[in-house]
Amino acid sequence: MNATAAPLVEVSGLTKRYGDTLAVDGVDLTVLPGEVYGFLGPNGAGKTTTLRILTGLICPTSGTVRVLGGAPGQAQVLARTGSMIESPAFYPYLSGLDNLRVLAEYADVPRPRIDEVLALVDLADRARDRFSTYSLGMKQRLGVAAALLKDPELVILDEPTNGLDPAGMRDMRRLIRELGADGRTVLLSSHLLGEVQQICDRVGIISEGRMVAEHTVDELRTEQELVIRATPRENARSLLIEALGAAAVHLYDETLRVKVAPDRAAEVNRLLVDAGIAVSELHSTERALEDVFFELTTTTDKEKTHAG
Ligand SMILES: Nc1ncnc2c1ncn2[C@@H]1O[C@H](COP(=O)(O)OP(=O)(O)OP(=O)(O)O)[C@@H](O)[C@H]1O
Repeated sequence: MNATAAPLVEVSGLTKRYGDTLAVDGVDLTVLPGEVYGFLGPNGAGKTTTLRILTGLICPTSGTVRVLGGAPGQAQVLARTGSMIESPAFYPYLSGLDNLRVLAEYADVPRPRIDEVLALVDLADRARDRFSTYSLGMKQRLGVAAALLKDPELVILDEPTNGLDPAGMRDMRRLIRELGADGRTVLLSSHLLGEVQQICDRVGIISEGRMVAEHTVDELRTEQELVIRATPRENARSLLIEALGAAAVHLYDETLRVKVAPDRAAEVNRLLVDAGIAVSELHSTERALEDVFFELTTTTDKEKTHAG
């Protein structure tokens, strides 16, 4: 990722209204060159609407949007962008290869590039089979192959793992990571926290049309905790509070959770054992993105309640 270079995607104050529904409500979003950016939110949060605007499929109600330095939908922007928005449409009676040939012809893409993208998405062996015989995972991978035909700088993928079985998800995630490692900029949407955690550099969290946070994945889960099972628990708790402060110690599901760096685990263990406390479990854990998401979205709800 290149934090100093101009962003490839710059969105500011974006809104989209469908009748009474405010699908996107003042979204700000920046995607930097070379990063894999995850646009994370539950169903109906406004992800697809935003991505449709970025690819020029629909117009925003208000706000400014720059993609690769131009307006979405401009010919020179489209030429440098590859996208898969919702399920890709292909001719069912044609092979994967022939479907790509049709698209390549239309986009003026040289033939050898078709073989390259088929290899990239691991479909070379099945390229001559009819599209209708493909598994959902293969259909999605062909969608990504189509998005890559023009060798785009920016790849926009809407819920690329949606509906896939675990193996299909794993293949798709690996493919996206490879695209990122190759220096390509990827913007993808997902409703799966674990997924963005695995494949993205940064994540923007959207809830009810509003961006609630934009962070690196690491920033979102930097806080680490020790999980401790000890008897007698109350004695352990008092001792830890005395040593580390009340704010660092809390009870959760019969275990004590202690906010200290993992390299202090041995020291904490010794403290308890020396006081005659039996420690049956002690390990470090990272705060799950689920918790962070819950915290961020409930804060927003509270703010909204106060504002209203
Ligand atoms: N063409 C449309 N006409 C009317 N309402 C729409 C339209 N498209 C989307 N919406 C509404 O806008 C809101 C945001 O939808 P959007 O599809 O962008 O969310 P999403 O985060 O992509 O969710 P999903 O993963 O379910 O597609 C929803 O309330 C949806 O019902």
